Amino acid sequence: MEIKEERSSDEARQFLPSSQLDSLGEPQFTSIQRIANEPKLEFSLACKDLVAATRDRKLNTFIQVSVVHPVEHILTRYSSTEIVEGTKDPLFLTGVTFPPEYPIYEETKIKLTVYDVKDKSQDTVRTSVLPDHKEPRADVGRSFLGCATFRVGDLVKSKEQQLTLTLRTSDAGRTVGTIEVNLLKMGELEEGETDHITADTQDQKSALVRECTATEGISGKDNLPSLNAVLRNPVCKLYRFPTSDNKWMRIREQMAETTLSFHVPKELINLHIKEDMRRNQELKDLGELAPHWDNMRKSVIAHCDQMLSVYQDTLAELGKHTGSSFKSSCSKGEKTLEFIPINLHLQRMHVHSPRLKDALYDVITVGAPAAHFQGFKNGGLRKLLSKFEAERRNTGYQCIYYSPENTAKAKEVLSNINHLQPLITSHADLLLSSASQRSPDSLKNSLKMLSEKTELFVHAFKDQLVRSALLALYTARPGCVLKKPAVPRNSAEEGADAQHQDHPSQIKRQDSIPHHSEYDEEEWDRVWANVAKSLNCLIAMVDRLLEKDISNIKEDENDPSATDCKVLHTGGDWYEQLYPLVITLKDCMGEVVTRAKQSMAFVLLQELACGLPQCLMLTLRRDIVFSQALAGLVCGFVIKLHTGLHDQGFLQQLHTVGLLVQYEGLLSTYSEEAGMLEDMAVGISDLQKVMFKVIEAKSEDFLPIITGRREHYIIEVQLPAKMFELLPQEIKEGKLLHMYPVLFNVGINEQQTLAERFGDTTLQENINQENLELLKEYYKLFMEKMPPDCLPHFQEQNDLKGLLESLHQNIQAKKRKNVEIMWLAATICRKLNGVRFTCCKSAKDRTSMSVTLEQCSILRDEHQLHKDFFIRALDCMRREGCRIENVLKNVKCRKYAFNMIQLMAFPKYYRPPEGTYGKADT
Ligand SMILES: O=P(O)(O)O[C@H]1[C@H](O)[C@@H](O)[C@H](O)[C@H](O)[C@@H]1OP(=O)(O)O
Repeated sequence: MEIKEERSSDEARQFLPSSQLDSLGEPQFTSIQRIANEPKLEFSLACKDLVAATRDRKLNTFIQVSVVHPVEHILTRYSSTEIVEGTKDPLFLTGVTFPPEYPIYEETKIKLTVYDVKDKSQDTVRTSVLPDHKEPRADVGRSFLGCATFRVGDLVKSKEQQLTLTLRTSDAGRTVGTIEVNLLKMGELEEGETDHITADTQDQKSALVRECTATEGISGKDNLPSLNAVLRNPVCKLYRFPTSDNKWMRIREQMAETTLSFHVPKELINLHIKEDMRRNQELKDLGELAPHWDNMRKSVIAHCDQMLSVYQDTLAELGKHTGSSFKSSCSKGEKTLEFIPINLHLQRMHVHSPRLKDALYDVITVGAPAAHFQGFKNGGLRKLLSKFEAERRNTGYQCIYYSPENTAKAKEVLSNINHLQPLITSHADLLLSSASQRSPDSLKNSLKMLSEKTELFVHAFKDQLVRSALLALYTARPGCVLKKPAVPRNSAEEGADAQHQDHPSQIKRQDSIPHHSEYDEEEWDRVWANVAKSLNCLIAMVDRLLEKDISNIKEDENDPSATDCKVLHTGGDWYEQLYPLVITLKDCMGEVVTRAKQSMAFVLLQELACGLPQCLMLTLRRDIVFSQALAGLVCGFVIKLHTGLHDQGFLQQLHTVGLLVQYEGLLSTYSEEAGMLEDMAVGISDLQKVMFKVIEAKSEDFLPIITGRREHYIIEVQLPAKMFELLPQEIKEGKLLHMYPVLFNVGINEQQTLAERFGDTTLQENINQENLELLKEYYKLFMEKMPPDCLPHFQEQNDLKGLLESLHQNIQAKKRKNVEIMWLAATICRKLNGVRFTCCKSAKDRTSMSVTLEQCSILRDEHQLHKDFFIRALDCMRREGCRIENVLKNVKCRKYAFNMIQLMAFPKYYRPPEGTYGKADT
C-alpha cells in the first residue's frame, strides 16, 4: 500500500484519485452529516490491556492515525497522539479532528497503529517524513505494538458513538490489547454523559471524568464567506484535558495562513508606485530652476526613477506568485519576497469547558517585521533613521534643511491639493448645472458642498511653511542666487532648524536679478485670499438669485399671467450670472495650486537631495518593514472584527476609543536580532498611521481595500450585508477606527544571555518603557470614553489597574529574561479586547513555545485546567499540535530548531518536550 504524509487541507485534494477530483463537491461516497464550518469528524482515543513485547517493560505508547482512501487504498498518515508513559491502559489527551473541507466519508477507513517508544529523543519517525513500514524497525527509538482499522461510517452510526477495536500484530495474528474510539461532537454535546477512567501513571493520577454540556456555537457560520476570503489551509488539532474538579474540557487548536500575506503588500506597493510617480512628476513640474538646483533635481529624479523601478519589479514578481499564501522562514532573505510577512498565521484556541461559555483565544503569529535582504550590519530602522536625520542636519550639503515634521507637512499639503482640487472643480460644475436647471434646492446643495471643500482648501495653505518655501523657490529660479539665507519673517523653521535652512555658501548673488528684498511676500497672500474672495462672490450671487426667485414667486402668486416669461428669463440669468464667477474661482484656485504645489515639491526636493541615496534606501527599508507589519495588522483586525461582531461593548470601544494591538517580541538584543528589533519597533510604531473603515461588500470579493500615502493609510474592510447590519450606526457611517499598537520585547534565548552578560539591553528597556507609556495612554482613553461595565472581562477595573502597575514595576526592575512582562502585557491586552501578536525572528520556534505556553496558562487561569496536567497539556500541544505543523510547513521537518545550549538558556517553560527539537535546516 502506498503511504503519504498529510500536510494541509489544500494538499488533501492530492490524496484523491483523479477520477474523484472532479466530483469533490458531489462525491459518490456518503458524506458525514455535519454543521457548517464545524470539523467533519472528531474522536478521542484510549487503549486497554496493552501487551508489551517483553515482560517487565513499562510501555510508553502513542497512536499513529492514518486515513485509507476508499477507492485507491492510499494510506495517508494524518496525525499522532502524544506519548503516554508507563501504562498498559493509556488514555490519550490528543484527539483527532478532520476540518470541514477534508475529504472524508462514511466509506473511508481509518487505521490506528500503536507504537511503543523506547527512546523519546530518538523518536525520528514522528519527527520526519518517512514511509510507514509494515514491520516498523525497532532501531529508530520505537517499536510496533499492533494496529486496528475501522470504517468511519461504523463509528458515526454506532449507538454508543464509540467503537472498541481489537489491536493485532501486523500479521493479523496475536491480540495485543484494545483501542477505544470515542466520537466527539464539539458543537452539540450531550448532557450528563460520564465515563470514569482512573489513570495509573504518574501523570494520570486523577480520576478522569468525561462530561459534556450543551454549548453555544461560536464559530459563526454566517462569517464564512468573508472570513474564508482571507484564511487558507487550516490545520486543526483536538485535545481533552482534565479540569481541577475532574471534568473534561475540550480544546480545539487551529492554525491558518492568510491570503492577506500577499494581498496587503501588493496593494501597498501599488500605492507607493503611484505616490512616487506623482512626486517625480511634481519635481519635473517645478519649472525652470537655476543650474545648481536644476542639476540637483536631475540627480534626484534619476535616483527616484531607479527606486520606482525597484518597486515596479517587486510588484511584477509578486504578481507571478501563485500557490501558497504564506512566506516560509527559509524565504525570509529572498529579495522578491521582501515585502511579505514571514510565516504569518492565525493561531486560535477554542475552549469548551463544563459550565463555562465556549471561549476563543486568538494570537497572530508572524516573524518580526524586518528587512532581512538589506541586512542588519548597520543596525535597524530605529538607529538608521536617527543617525540619518542627525547627519542630514549637520552636513553642509548644498540644499536647505527642512525638519522631518516640515517635510511631512509638505507631503500633506500636496496630498490635500491633489484631493481637493478635483473635488472643488466637480462641485463648481454641479453648481453650474443646478443653475442651468434653475433648481433652487440643488443650487443650495452644490453651493454648500463647494463652500465646504473650498474652505478646507484655503485652510490647507495656512501654514508658514508654504510662505517660506515660496521664497526659497523664488530664489532658486534662474538668475536669482543669494549670499544670505532667504528666510522670510516668521519662518516655519525656527530655532535650531533655522540655522540650517541655508543655501550653499559658495553660490554668489548675481546683481542683475532681483534680491530677495524685491520679493513681494504679500503676493501669495493676495493670490491665496482671492480664492476665498471669489467663493464669497459666488455665495453672494447665489443668495441674490435665490432671493429674487422667492420674490418672483410671490409676485407670480399675485399675477399668474406673468409666470411663463419670467421662468425663461430668470433661468437663463442664473447660469450666465454664475458662470464668470465660477471661472474666476477656478482660475484663482489654479493659481494657488501651481504655486503651492511647486513650493512643496521644492521642499521635497531638499529632503531627497540632502540624503541621496540613503534616504531612498531608508524609505525602501521602512516600506518593507511597514508592509510586513501592515499585512499582520489587517489580518488581526479582520479576524477580531468577525469574532467581535456580536459584542456590542467591543464594537462601541472600537469606534469610540480604537483598537489596542499588542505585540510580544522574543528577539534578543544581540547581534543581528538587535537590528531586527529596531526594524520591528519602527514598523509597529508606523502602524499608528493606519485607520480602518468597515464598508458593505458590493460583490463576492471581500478583500480589504487600501488607500492613502506613506503618512496615512485607510484600510476598508468589507463585510457582507448581513454582517454589516450588525454594526453600530457610527461604524456603518464610515467612522474611521484608530489603532493603538504597542510592543513589549523580552529576549529569551542564548543570544540574550550574551547580551545581558557582555552586551547591551537598553534597546529592549527603552522600547518597553516607551510602549508602557502608550499602553497607559490607551487605558486612560478607554477609562474616559467607555462605561465601566462594557467589557466581558472587565469585571474589576482594579484588576486592570493592578496589572498595569505590575507591568510598570516589572519593566522598571530590569530583571533578566523577565517573561512576566509578556504574560502581563498579553493579559492586559486580552482584558482590553485587543489583538494579540507573538513574534520572533521566524515565528516558528520561540513563538511556538510562547503561544503554547500562553494557551496552557489561559486554560489554567481561566478554565480550571487541572494543575497536575499543565506540563502534559503543554507537551501535547508542542509535540502534536498546530505549532509542530507550522515547523513542518516551514522547514519540512518536525523539529524545533533548538540545540541543548539554546534550550538551557530558555526560561523553564519555554523548553519543548524531548524528541521534538534538534538540528534542522532553517
Ligand atoms: O522561529 P525562531 O525562534 O526565530 O527560529 C530560530 C530558532 O529559535 C533558533 O534556535 C535557530 O537557531 C534559528 O535561528 C531559528 O531561526 P530561523 O529563522 O533560522 O528559523
